[in-house]
Amino acid sequence: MEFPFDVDALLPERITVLDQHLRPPARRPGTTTPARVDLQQQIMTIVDELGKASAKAQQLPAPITSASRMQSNRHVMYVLKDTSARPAGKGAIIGFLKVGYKKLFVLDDREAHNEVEPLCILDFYIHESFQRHGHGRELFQHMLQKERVEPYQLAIDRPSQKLLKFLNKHYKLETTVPQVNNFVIFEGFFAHQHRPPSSSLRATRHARAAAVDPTPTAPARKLPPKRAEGDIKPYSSSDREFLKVAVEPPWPLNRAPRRTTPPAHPPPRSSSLGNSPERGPLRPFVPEQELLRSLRLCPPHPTARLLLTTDPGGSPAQRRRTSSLPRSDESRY
Ligand SMILES: CC(=O)SCCNC(=O)CCNC(=O)[C@H](O)C(C)(C)COP(=O)(O)OP(=O)(O)OC[C@H]1O[C@@H](n2cnc3c(N)ncnc32)[C@H](O)[C@@H]1OP(=O)(O)O
Repeated sequence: MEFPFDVDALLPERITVLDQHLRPPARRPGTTTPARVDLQQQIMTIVDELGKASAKAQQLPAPITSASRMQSNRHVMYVLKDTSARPAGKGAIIGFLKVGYKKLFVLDDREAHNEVEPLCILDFYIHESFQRHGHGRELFQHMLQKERVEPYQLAIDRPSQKLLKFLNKHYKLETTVPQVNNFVIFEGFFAHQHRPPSSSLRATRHARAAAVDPTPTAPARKLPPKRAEGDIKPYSSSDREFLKVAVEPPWPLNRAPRRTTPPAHPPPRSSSLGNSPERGPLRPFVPEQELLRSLRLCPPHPTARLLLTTDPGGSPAQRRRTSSLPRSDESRY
């Protein structure tokens, strides 16, 4: 992925780690330094463009990674650049991996609920022209080392088939522990403890907690006693949850089509079983006929009534549509 600015100078390392501050890394000595605000704008452009490309590759209705979402969450993005592109131009970006700690309720193999806070794989993308060349693995390995976490300790937010194959090939992750949310966890998740590294996302919080409680952080701990209402957080919410809102049109467009017979295929289960969950829009749009029927239930706005009386034919497109309606329906206007 190329950009109209010098990516190579902006990101001196092959892999750059970005957090919510989206700070431009220190530049190589000798390189001219534009205003810091311009550099941050360039970082934001890269994050936005990567997010869009990833959403397109996963057929998501909207990006789940953007500069603004990075700034409002405590996520970390590992960005891989193409070091071979330098002589030809301004460098290029190969892909990225976004991770973050999330509080989740997960089921163990006895179907007991466990409150955990694992590192989650939230978004992962390698540019189409670079896929299956080992770049995904390079990025993933770097993240594992930096976060000091083992692959089986991770929770994956709605993995694609490609990612499931990737995890199976490189890390032998195959057997999943079935869940009722969108996260996938693998066998071994509950068997090992994970202490985050001092430089990781949770470092400060963990250090503070360790001073009080010397027991090591476990990836899974049993549910605590019931807490006060105010304490309860929306656990297990996938980073992709907001897409539901993004695709939901306002009333009456959000009315699901009435069905007389059950659908030929049941809707995909929003579970964490081994099969890849549906990644398209979560609710179908109403068909045009249904929409028109809904709109006709509303009394027309005075201006619309005026237009209808002064222009009996309407536009050619309108004429085409209304002429297909049954006469009785048309007469209601
Ligand atoms: C939580 C989430 O982020 S889910 C979304 C994951 N992202 C996507 O699906 C976006 C599109 N895909 C991609 O960007 C990439 O394919 C990634 C990130 C999944 C993997 O990156 P790559 O650089 O291709 O991986 P890398 O080269 O290290 O490993 C290749 C292995 O990944 C898996 N893989 C990669 N592409 C494919 C594919 N098109 N079909 C099936 N398996 C694939 C295979 O196991 C492959 O091994 P193989 O070529 O021997 O079959």
